[in-house]
Amino acid sequence: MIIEPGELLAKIDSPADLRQLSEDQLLQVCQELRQFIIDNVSIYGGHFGASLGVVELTVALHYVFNTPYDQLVWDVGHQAYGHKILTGRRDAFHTNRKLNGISGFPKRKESEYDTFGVGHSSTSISAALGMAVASQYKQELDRHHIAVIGDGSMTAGMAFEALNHAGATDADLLVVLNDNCMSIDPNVGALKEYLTDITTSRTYNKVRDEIWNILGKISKFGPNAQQIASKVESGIKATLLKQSNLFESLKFRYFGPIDGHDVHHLAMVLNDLKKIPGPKILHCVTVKGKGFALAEKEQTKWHAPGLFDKVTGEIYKVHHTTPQPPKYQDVFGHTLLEMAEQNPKIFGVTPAMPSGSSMNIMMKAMPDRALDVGIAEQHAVTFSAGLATQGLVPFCNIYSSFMQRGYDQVVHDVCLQNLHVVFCLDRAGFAGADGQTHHGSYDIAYMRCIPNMVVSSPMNEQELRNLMFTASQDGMGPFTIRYPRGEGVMPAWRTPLELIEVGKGRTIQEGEEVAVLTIGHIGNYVVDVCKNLKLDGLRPGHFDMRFAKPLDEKLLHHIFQKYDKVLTVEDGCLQGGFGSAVLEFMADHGYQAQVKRLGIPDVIVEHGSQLELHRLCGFDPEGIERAVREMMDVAVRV
Ligand SMILES: Cc1ncc(C[n+]2csc(CCOP(=O)(O)OP(=O)(O)O)c2C)c(N)n1
Ligand SMILES: CC(=O)[C@@H](O)[C@H](O)COP(=O)(O)O
Ligand SMILES: [Mg+2]
Repeated sequence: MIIEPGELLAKIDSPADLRQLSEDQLLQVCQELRQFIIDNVSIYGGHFGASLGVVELTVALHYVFNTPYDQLVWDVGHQAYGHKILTGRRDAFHTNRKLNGISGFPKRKESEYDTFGVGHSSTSISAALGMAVASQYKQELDRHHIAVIGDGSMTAGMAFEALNHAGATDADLLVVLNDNCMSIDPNVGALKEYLTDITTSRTYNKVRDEIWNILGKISKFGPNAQQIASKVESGIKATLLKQSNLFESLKFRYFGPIDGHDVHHLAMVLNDLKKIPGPKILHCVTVKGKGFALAEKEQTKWHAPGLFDKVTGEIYKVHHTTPQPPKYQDVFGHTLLEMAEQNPKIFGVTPAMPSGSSMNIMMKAMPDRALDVGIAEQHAVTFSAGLATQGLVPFCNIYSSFMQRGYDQVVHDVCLQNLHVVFCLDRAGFAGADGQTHHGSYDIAYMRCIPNMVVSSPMNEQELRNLMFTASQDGMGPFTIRYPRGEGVMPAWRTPLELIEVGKGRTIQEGEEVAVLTIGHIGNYVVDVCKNLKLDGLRPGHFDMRFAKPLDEKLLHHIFQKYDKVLTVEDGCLQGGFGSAVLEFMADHGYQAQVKRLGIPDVIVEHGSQLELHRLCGFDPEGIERAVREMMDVAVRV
């Protein structure tokens, strides 16, 4: 079903069309845009609250600035649906996040209005500054550069690195801080307190508009007058705010806070800011989920709610008559709490993903021992290392793709010092609809090359619990446990906690001719494949290796001695991954066998459902069965 846009929105094929409208019509554009997002996301899914919260900002930015010549960079990009709809993708919006459809995040190859590919947070200020400095170099002095960043994304080190750099330049950079007091979960940290302090300082707010008016008038008298005005403004701000202004201290001109839902005021302010040179920040206060009452009320739930009834607000759930397997993240969350109740050394650390990782289970029960440190993966890793130096056992849970940001910390702060930090990498393998920025493709490769690191992956809930239990034992060092987005396979998952010998694989079935070696949840596909093959009297061996490092060498010797053909299957990159480790073992020990590896090839894989992407890469059940049959030289059944 294609959603019909409202009357004005239907005529906006690009921001140039928007700019033809009178300012009086902007309110209607905002209403129609908001409705179009609600209509589409309710039936096609995707991120929700964040885009609703920036409708007015999106309209005002494209109305005032000459995009795409003026360069607009969205941070994370989960809030950029309105931007996509106004920039030529209205009629394709129903394909959002679907296989071969448009991406859920800005992407350079999708549109000239998407100035920078995003998905991971806190990159916008750096990228926009790079563009601004390039414009200066190219003498494009009329070009504006705008980074729109949320208060959550502002908590990351990268954002501060960029502010620090930008403040020492005279680049034309406008940072729009979209402050809604939320990350996915409620935002955390001292910066949040600081922003609230500015937002609620009554005295400051009272005189703010007057300062603004004076500045507007003075700036007409040239650069010197501006300098004087700027000093006056800073002085007043510093005395009126409890602390001196953080952004002003970093040599940004700070404006705001203003109501980010007043499109007319926004347009006016942005127009004024266009005339002010150098780095400046506009602090906008918005409500995540604005315009959809339930989303305003329960902002975490409506960050990305899944499909829902837009009238009743009911979020659709599939109802089952039999018990279903839990999500891996929930097994993690409950198991961590269960272990922490027994072991006082255990701590939980999450960089801004309490709900997504289910760390919130322990945070609720033990608020002092499970901590959200903000969108700060690098800090989360080194903070965990610090805990470990004191004999604690931190479970640092980071989505596989976000862990890429903390890599030096894993090497330098954890592995070189052989510290006992347990990394639980959720969303390992294909993330699905979030696409290329979120796939957890590389972790086996990037973790297994570091000395001291153990790399493991459970095939089911019981293995996840046992690996967590094993990893928590005294005497362990750095330990990675990777598992995918979604459900496992065991409805009755609360099995007793048991130790697993580190580096020990598991024989699922012995067979003939072909040995299939799997790591992690993807092994369940092979279980199904083996059942299918059995119908034709075919019986490959199947081994759940569990560890990519250390490898189960005893089991591998057995496999290479018994089988001529080896198939490896992993939901991870082929370059340097689990299959590569098996090939290294084969070469190092002088075995000769026909080896085929299935996994994520050396290309960027876009968005789609996890199964669609497995199929695309040839390691869905059919692809695996085909590979086994080819290796056995047996025709594929039709
Ligand atoms: C490096 C990184 N870590 C974590 C995430 C997951 N994530 C996506 S949006 C988000 C919250 C962002 O908060 P904010 O910037 O304030 O935007 P809002 O959703 O409030 O509009 C988080 C934690 C991410 N995309 N990138
Ligand atoms: C934009 C972003 O990075 C998150 O919202 C991410 O989409 C969450 O992914 P999950 O839905 O897998 O928790
Ligand atoms: Mg926010």
